[in-house]
Amino acid sequence: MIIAVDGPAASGKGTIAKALGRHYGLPVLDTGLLYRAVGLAVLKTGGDPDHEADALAACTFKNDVLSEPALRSEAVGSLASRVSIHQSVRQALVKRQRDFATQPGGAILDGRDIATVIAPDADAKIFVTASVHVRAQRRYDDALSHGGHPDMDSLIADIQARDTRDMSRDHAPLRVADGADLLDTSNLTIDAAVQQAIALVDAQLERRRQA
Ligand SMILES: Nc1ncnc2c1ncn2[C@@H]1O[C@H](COP(=O)(O)OP(=O)(O)OP(=O)(O)O)[C@@H](O)[C@H]1O
Ligand SMILES: Nc1ccn([C@@H]2O[C@H](COP(=O)(O)O)[C@@H](O)[C@H]2O)c(=O)n1
Repeated sequence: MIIAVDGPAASGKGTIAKALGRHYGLPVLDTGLLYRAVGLAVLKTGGDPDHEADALAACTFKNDVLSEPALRSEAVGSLASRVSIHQSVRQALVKRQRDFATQPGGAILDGRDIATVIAPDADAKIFVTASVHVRAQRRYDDALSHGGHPDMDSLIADIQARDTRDMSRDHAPLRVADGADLLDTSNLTIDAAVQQAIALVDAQLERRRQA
């Protein structure tokens, strides 16, 4: 069974994907980390994230990079969004994602193009969203709890810039896939969002069984 979870930055898709993983006993891949790894590698080598050849050269990272705490920063998230517009970069990361998705027993992947490009035949597809202000507030709370000094206005600007870039790029833009259910977490606690996600997945699985 493959479950695709897509949505914009800080919508809560990673939290939901992990909870679904525990509920259904499936491994989870946060595909944003792959793009973050490329962004970080470009930064470390002094390359230009907007230059396709520089970004493509950074796609040869090893999987152990994916646990580096440096990947989690807003700055690296922004670099990830810049390298992710290049078609060749996206292509270079497809195999890792499809291999994960098609492993025996099934898998859950969260990202921006899971239900549209990576696994369009996924058994269940959820598009998680939330308002820009709620998402920025989540980033703000995260940063505060890690001893940071976040600035709300720049978090809002960063999320808006990322949304615009992710939704308007030519290749695999962020959009709700055919057959995906929308889950707006703006006014939901984590527990409520997870319960709703499980109910949506169960209903999609049941519809497939009956089809
Ligand atoms: N429904 C919710 N209510 C309150 N906080 C939430 C909710 N869902 C997630 N959060 C919190 O918001 C933050 C971002 O969530 P998460 O990492 O799941 O988002 P994401 O969409 O995977 O982000 P990104 O892909 O941009 O890294 C986390 O601190 C998480 O605990
Ligand atoms: N399937 C994906 C996943 C991510 N991206 C790009 O990476 C950026 C960082 O992603 P996070 O989920 O870690 O915030 C994101 O803004 C996208 O530009 C992608 O293109 N496809």
